[in-house]
Amino acid sequence: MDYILAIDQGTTSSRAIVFDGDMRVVSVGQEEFPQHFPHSGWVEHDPDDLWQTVLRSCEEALEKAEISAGDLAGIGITNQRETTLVWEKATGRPITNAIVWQDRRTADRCAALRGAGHEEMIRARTGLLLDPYFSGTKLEWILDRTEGARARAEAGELAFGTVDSWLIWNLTEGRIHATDATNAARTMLYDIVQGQWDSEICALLHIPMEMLPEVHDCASDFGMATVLGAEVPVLGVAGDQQAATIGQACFAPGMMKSTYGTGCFALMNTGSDLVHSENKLLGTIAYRLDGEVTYALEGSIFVAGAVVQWLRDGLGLIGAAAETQALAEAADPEQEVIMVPAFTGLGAPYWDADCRGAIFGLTRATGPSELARAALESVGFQTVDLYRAMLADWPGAAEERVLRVDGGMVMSDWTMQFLADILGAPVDRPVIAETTAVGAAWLAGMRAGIYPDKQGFSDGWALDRRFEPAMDPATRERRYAAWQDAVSRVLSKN
Ligand SMILES: Nc1ncnc2c1ncn2[C@@H]1O[C@H](COP(=O)(O)OP(=O)(O)O)[C@@H](O)[C@H]1O
Ligand SMILES: O=P(O)(O)OC[C@H](O)CO
Repeated sequence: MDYILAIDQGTTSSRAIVFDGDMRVVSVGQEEFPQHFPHSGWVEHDPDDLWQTVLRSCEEALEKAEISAGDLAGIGITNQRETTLVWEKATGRPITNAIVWQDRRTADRCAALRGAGHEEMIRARTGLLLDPYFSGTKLEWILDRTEGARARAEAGELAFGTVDSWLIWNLTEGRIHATDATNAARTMLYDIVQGQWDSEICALLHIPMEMLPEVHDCASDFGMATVLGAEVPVLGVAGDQQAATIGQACFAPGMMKSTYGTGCFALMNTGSDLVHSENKLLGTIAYRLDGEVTYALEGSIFVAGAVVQWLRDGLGLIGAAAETQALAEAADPEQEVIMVPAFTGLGAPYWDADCRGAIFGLTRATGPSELARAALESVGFQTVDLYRAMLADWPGAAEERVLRVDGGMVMSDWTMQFLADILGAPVDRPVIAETTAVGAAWLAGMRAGIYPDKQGFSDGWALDRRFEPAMDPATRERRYAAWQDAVSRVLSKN
């Protein structure tokens, strides 16, 4: 009974990982699912795909581990955040596809709400900007466009949830409608200071509060999963970036992590302070344990590893992501090519949905090596944008900081060294790269009483390699100024 099953339901695939009593990975089940793009800027998932791929991944992981559900002490769930679902309470049937976090269809609605002067109130209560990224206007859109939906929601017939809620509902066969504080914090409907659904914001968006899930601590009793062959309690839930923050043991104020997958999400623990960013970062809940909220500042970059995918699939410059390392090493040091990968606009701290990418500094001598180096460097420069915004927002972070990194891209030593150089701060890569799943597993295992407490877990965090900054400060400032100049040329407000 001392295994934990972590479910990681991401944007492109679902994964399930079995951890043993020492928090080591025993087995992994994984399945991708289709993305639906019904119109330009729209992104949808079929809710059944999300659930079925999770269920099959769980079965695969258990089979590979040669254990059964009866050997599990608990389940931890972590998930793509903000993605919005509505289903019938009576049948569990979704009334429409899930609207994914990347979906921009409510951009006009957000602009109108901003124009009507609602942004300040929303920022003060939710920590978020008025942006289509979050669930609130997506849910309003579903209720507006699905016949009879609002009346049915008012009658208590429909349930709203982010992906964690949808999975809990299905794991418990419709008995439990719940979420955790980190996922609630991404809906734009939850007051993260008062710790409750906000009736004024719900009224503004015409969202009946009957359809909202109950909000729990991240480590809590979320109900009994009954679909895996034995009863297993769901004991931990956190949004994926918060789970990575936990998995990186960023438990002290000022500690920060950055996850480099398709995009990049940086979170800094700000303790019991909700920091209202002056620099267009988000204020959010890092985790809630024993009723106590720890806040974070968050910066989201839309294109990180995706720029490497573009070199491979768009330009055909490389056959595999790892080839960028040798190319970057071979690049001409005299050439300063800068790539701004604003393929879908820029996220924090610019929030410019309309600008597009550009490459600067091309000469006749520019070739694949210089382009590959510029692509990898763009990830470092964007991180500096977030890092400097965080330091400016939170004076508590003024002393020297270390950045803990994870995600597929941190396998690139060259990128991590450049990141340290351009940040002017050490970059720490942990031994266990599965930090998101580890975070979810730890929440559940701690609640089950088989994993150590926060301090013990922190002590177990192990360093694979530290990258120390080696660039001289004058070069760093000159190169960062060149990046800022390049960004200023692509911004649509120019
Ligand atoms: N050695 C490498 N060098 C540079 N980029 C890499 C390397 N290995 C993987 N990547 C990039 O990392 C990303 C995959 O990371 P992952 O954490 O699996 O992403 P996600 O969870 O968003 O799918 C891809 O975009 C890929 O291009
Ligand atoms: O599923 P990921 O890893 O792309 O993460 C998505 C984020 O949670 C969106 O906010």
